[in-house]
Amino acid sequence: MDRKSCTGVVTGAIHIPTVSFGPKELNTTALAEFGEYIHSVFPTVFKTSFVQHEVIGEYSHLFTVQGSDPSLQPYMLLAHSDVVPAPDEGWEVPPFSGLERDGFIHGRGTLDNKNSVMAILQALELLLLRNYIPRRSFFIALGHDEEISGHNGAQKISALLQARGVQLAFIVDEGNFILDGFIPNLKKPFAIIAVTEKGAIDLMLQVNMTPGHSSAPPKETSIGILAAAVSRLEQTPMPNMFGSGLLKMTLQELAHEFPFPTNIILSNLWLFGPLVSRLMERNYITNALVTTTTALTMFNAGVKVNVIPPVAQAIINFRVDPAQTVQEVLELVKNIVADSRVQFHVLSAIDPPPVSPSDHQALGYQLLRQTIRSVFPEVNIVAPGICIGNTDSRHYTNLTTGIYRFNPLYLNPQSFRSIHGINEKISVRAYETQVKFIFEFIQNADTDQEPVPHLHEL
Ligand SMILES: CCCCCCCCCCCCCCCCCC(=O)N[C@@H](Cc1ccccc1)C(=O)O
Ligand SMILES: [Zn+2]
Ligand SMILES: [Zn+2]
Repeated sequence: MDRKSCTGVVTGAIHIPTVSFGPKELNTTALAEFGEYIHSVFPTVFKTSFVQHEVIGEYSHLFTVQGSDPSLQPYMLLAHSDVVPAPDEGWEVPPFSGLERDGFIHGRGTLDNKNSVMAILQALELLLLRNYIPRRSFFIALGHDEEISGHNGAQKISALLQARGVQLAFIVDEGNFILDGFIPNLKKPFAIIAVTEKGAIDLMLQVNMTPGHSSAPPKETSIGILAAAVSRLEQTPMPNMFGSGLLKMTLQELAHEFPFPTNIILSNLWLFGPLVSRLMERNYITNALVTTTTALTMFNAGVKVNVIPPVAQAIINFRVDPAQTVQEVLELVKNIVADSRVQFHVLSAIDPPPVSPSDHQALGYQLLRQTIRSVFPEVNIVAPGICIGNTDSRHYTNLTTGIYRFNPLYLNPQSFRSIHGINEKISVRAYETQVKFIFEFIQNADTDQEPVPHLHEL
């Protein structure tokens, strides 16, 4: 495959608007087209005898790549083909044009997460074209509804594999990146492999009051009561969980990369922990790493200008810190609201998944680390961390204890804001490097323990 067709397959993928709009609103026409598209651009993947392809939940794809050595436990690569909506406003380039300009491919899904879908399949296509036969079996699971919960994609694939008795050595999904420019004073990029992710709660608060004529309003309306309740929640941060462990580990690994005195502060968190945790609260991204976050995302009330509203509803999206549970957060929320007129309806809730191992025996973690060192030799630090978003991998905790969330891409604060925001784009070089990463990763996963030096070169 030449360089042009290498990126051409991504622009074609971005062009198909596989948007997940809401809980049950997906662009099924686009999802079906996407299925045909991957079939047409990766012909070798689909015609190889030891690669089995199944469609699950109508639009998700499960590939089973049968390795030659059944004694090696299989692993799985995850990605998702659906994207969040992208109205044209504010974009430099129309979000579904997939235009390649100035060394970048533009559009919704270029970072989240069609880049991974295409890079995984492209790496496999290239390996198969070179007659590579993997020793270790692996699965590729491409969900179609990650952006609206993964219930029809990831969850069904997970149930199917469980019914087949599959147990996996590890899973690699989207999530963290090689972070660049997120921490003042730290000029060097560092790779964070997320070994857990936050839990999540969608909570609806509702207040019902007797409706009436607005010319003689009661002292309090459903809107006023609800607004006060959600404002109390927004103004009362959840407890800072910095002391609980994982983030401390991440910061200690980063410590020696900082200039004096930050290096000393981060190496002595037993003493400076409270100071560091307070500093982290000041920035909205680092704050998300130390606590359960509260985001007021939807508000609905009122039927007419001159009618006292009978009902007011608000939805709050909490991301639960790995050191807390859904139950603990709900207790705190009830105590903060402290108003019996406010009803609570939990729309969905999931506890944070267990922390995956990152020690020397942790195969998935060590393979990622080894491949990062090889493909990104300029990156000195690879550390375990927390993913602040949720991923399809949360549906697979029944199949393995080793779940790693890592995109082999650089991310800076501006590109972070483009994910679910505007002007999402990936450089051609970054995409090619992602393909190279997966191409090497699959080969590294076939080695018994130590890396072998003579891999196929891209
Ligand atoms: C030690 C200092 C480190 C500095 C930290 C910087 C962290 C920045 C990197 C964060 C990248 C986060 C990307 C998360 C990918 C999540 C994918 C996603 O969007 N998932 C959806 C899933 C979802 C959840 C709930 C309802 C519908 C969909 C999400 O919203 O989380
Ligand atoms: Zn995603
Ligand atoms: Zn997303």
